[in-house]
Amino acid sequence: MQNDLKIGFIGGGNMATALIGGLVGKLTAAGNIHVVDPNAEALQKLERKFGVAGAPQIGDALGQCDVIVLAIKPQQMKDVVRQLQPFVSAQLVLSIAAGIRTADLSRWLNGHAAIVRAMPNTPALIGQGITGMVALAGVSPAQRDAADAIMRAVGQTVWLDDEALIDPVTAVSGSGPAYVFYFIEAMQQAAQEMGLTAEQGVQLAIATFTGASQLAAQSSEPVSLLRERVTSKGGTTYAALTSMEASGVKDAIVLAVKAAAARGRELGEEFGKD
Ligand SMILES: NC(=O)C1=CN([C@@H]2O[C@H](COP(=O)(O)OP(=O)(O)OC[C@H]3O[C@@H](n4cnc5c(N)ncnc54)[C@H](O)[C@@H]3O)[C@@H](O)[C@H]2O)C=CC1
Ligand SMILES: O=C(O)[C@@H]1CCC=N1
Repeated sequence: MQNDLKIGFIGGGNMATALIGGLVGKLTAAGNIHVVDPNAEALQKLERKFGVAGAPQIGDALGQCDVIVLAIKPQQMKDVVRQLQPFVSAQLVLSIAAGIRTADLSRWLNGHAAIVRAMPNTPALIGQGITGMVALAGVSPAQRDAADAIMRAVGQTVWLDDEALIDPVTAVSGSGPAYVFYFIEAMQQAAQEMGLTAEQGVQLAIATFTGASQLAAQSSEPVSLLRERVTSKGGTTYAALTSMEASGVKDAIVLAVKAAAARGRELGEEFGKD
């Protein structure tokens, strides 16, 4: 379903590329997308791949947009958003940065109230992302729909009532693909240490993640029950899970995810000042 939504991106890196890939030709035409990035190579790549227009710096084109997506690093947010401020009037500002709070964005934009904060993840690159989102009260229903449509172009969306929950979302699904890749790497290492080739190890591990995830997604039963069905008493899975419990793997994962959420809050404190 295509419409003529005009979307500006500030930052044309990994996440912007994933989003633009999902949007072009589906939600809006390439000609309606404008990307600002000082990195000429990043801009050229986007221009070549998707036919979108770009500029090295913030300018009038952003004033014409319905939505401005902030896809830069949290560290750059304050300076860039302050440069953006003169070009913002009625647009929806949609930030995907980890940590940065809507109250700080609003202050840097002289009290602008149409702000959505979102946390996507990199499976967005293949249309399999999931995004947690929260809107300030000043976001109109049409703007909320636009934000939802943009993020749904690359996967599922989950709306939150409380902005404090965005840091836990960041920790679970924003950073989560890295934990999955880490687990795949560990399984590949074990496979190789036991005589399989690297290729066989990664093929087995990836297919197992894909199959198990799909099974969990399609099943109406709790994940714990699916786990129990694999685990014959006194069998091989039991040996592995007993070893994991003895090593504190689950506790370590819970701690790690909480560390990511804490870092999100810290980023907000660190780069949300002034
Ligand atoms: N990579 C990930 O898995 C996820 C990242 N995010 C958030 O998305 C944001 C962007 O992350 P990535 O795309 O991974 O980073 P990235 O480093 O790939 O992209 C950032 C882009 O911003 C550009 N840039 C630097 N200064 C700029 C300026 N003054 N004006 C405009 N553009 C400028 C850089 O040249 C670069 O192309 C971050 O805030 C991150 O927290 C959110 C969810 C997942
Ligand atoms: O690591 C980060 O800070 C970003 C946010 C979520 C995924 N990558």
